[in-house]
Order: sequence, then structure tokens, then C-alpha cells
Amino acid sequence: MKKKNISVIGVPMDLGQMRRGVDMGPSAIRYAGLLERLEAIGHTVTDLGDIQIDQPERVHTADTNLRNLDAVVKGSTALADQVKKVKTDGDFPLILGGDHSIAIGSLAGISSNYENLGVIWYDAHGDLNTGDTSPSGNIHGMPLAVSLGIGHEDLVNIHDYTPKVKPENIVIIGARSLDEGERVLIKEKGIRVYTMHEVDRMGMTKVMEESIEYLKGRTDGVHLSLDLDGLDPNDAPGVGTPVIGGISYRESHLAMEMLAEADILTSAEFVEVNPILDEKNKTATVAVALAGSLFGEKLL
Ligand SMILES: NC(=[NH2+])NCCC[C@H](N)C(=O)O
Ligand SMILES: [Mn+2]
Ligand SMILES: [Mn+2]
Repeated sequence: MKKKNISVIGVPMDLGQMRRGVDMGPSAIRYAGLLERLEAIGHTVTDLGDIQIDQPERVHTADTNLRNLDAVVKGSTALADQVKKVKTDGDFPLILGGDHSIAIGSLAGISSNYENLGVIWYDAHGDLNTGDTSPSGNIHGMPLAVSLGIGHEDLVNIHDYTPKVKPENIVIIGARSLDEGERVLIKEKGIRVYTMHEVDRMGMTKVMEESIEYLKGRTDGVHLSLDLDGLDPNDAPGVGTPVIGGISYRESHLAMEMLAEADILTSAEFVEVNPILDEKNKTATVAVALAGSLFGEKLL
């Protein structure tokens, strides 16, 4: 893989859901040795530090059931600004969450650079809810819908344009928990989804071969949004919304290695690491190991 200039951005965001601790994700991932690991491969790594996130009282904004909407909009905008700067410099943004609501800001900062940005959504969930379909009001269950231009106007219009992604440029991998409204949206928009059924049936090799082939043919850049709850909770226990029966540690390494070989990624994020729910920083350590594979680390 080509050597990259990687800019690391931490986003200590926990307002997109209700379990405290996920704001410490960026520290936990850095502590697990991310920067050293990527430098050892030969990349140039710059740590841009953390985006500042407000810590408001946990109240609903008056006219919406979206929890902490205003603070999420503010944090997402600040992240989008920073990501856009990194893209303008021609560097590779590597964003550390924080809950998955941060993908709203990541994609807002990235997508204006592309005609057809591809997105790989590696996740147990679809994160395709809106205020109307969400069972929880948690914005971390909405970022993919928001990026499609579907959802609250304050979220879809971050950086003054919408949509950020086209449905046909998205591939979801690892899904095993979808709400009714999300199922409807997937069918209506024709979004490509490899659920755990396909991962089991086809094997990760085929899933990744197909996904890479598909995105290569139609996109001019690809963002990886990796929710650690895409992995099985045995391998990644430190997440707020674990779902049993997930992608294994080994399958995940294979997926990352195949992405490295294809060298199609132009940005990436690792989200939902919650050190308080973790076992001795295992999940952050897994995130760093996967990042190693994603950026071309090889044993021999
Ligand atoms: N990024 C995540 N972990 N999302 C979990 C979402 C769970 C559920 N679908 C919801 O909307 O509340
Ligand atoms: Mn998830
Ligand atoms: Mn998610």
C-alpha cells in the first residue's frame, strides 16, 4: 500500500446515546498505541488532538425527540470543519469516536471532495433511523440516514448541503439488528447490505471481494465507518449496544487486510469504543490491531 499522511482526529462525543464513557474512546485508542502502530508501518502520522464537545444537561430540545440535538449539531459541525481541512491538505483523515453520531460530521467534511463517495458501514446496526422511526431518540442510530439527506434538517444541512452520500454507493456489512423503519428504507433505497447471514453463508472473503469490486466500479473515494459493535461482543465487549452473533476478530482482520490490498480507502473512522464497559482496554486494543491491518501491516 502507498505510504500515507494520516491525520488523527479524536471526537469525545457521547451525546448520541445514553451510556456514559464512550467519550473516552479516543484516549483509550491512543493509549492502546495507535500512532506508534501506524508509524511502524511507515506512514506519517499527525495527531490533531480532540474536537471540543459540549457537555450540556441531558434534555430534549423543545420541538424534537432527538436527544441532545443542538450539541450534536455543534460537535458535528466542528468535526466537519476539521475533516475538511485535512482533506484540503490532501491527507487521510482517521477519526476516533465517540459514539456513531460523529459519522454525520465526518461525512459532511469529506463528501464535498467527491462526486461519488463510497461508504462501507461495518456495524451490527443500520443506523438508518429518523426521529420518526427511532425507538430510542438516540442520534447514534441515525447517522447513515442523515448522510442520505433523511432526518432532522439541522443534521442533514451541516456544511450547507445534502445529501452527503447516494444510497447506491453504500455497503453495510455485519448487520444483525435492524428496526422496522430501517428495513423499509433499505428496501426503498436499494441499499446493499451483507447481513450476518451473508457473512456466514458466503464467507468474509467473498463479501469483501464483492464489496470492493462494487465500490471500485462506481465511486471516486471510499470512507470506512467501523462501529466496533459490528464485531462479536466476545471480541469487542466495550461497546454500548452489543448484539450477539457478530463478525469475528479474524474475519475483521481479513476484511481490513483486503481493504489494504485494494487500497481504495480515502478516510476511516473507528467508533463506539466505551472504555468503561470494556475489559482491560480490549476493545480499543482490537481497534488498533484492525487499524494496523487496514493500513497495510504484515507479519512477513
Ligand atoms: N451506532 C450504534 N451503536 N447504533 C445503535 C442503534 C440502536 C437502535 N437501532 C436505535 O436507533 O437506537
Ligand atoms: Mn452499531
Ligand atoms: Mn453504528
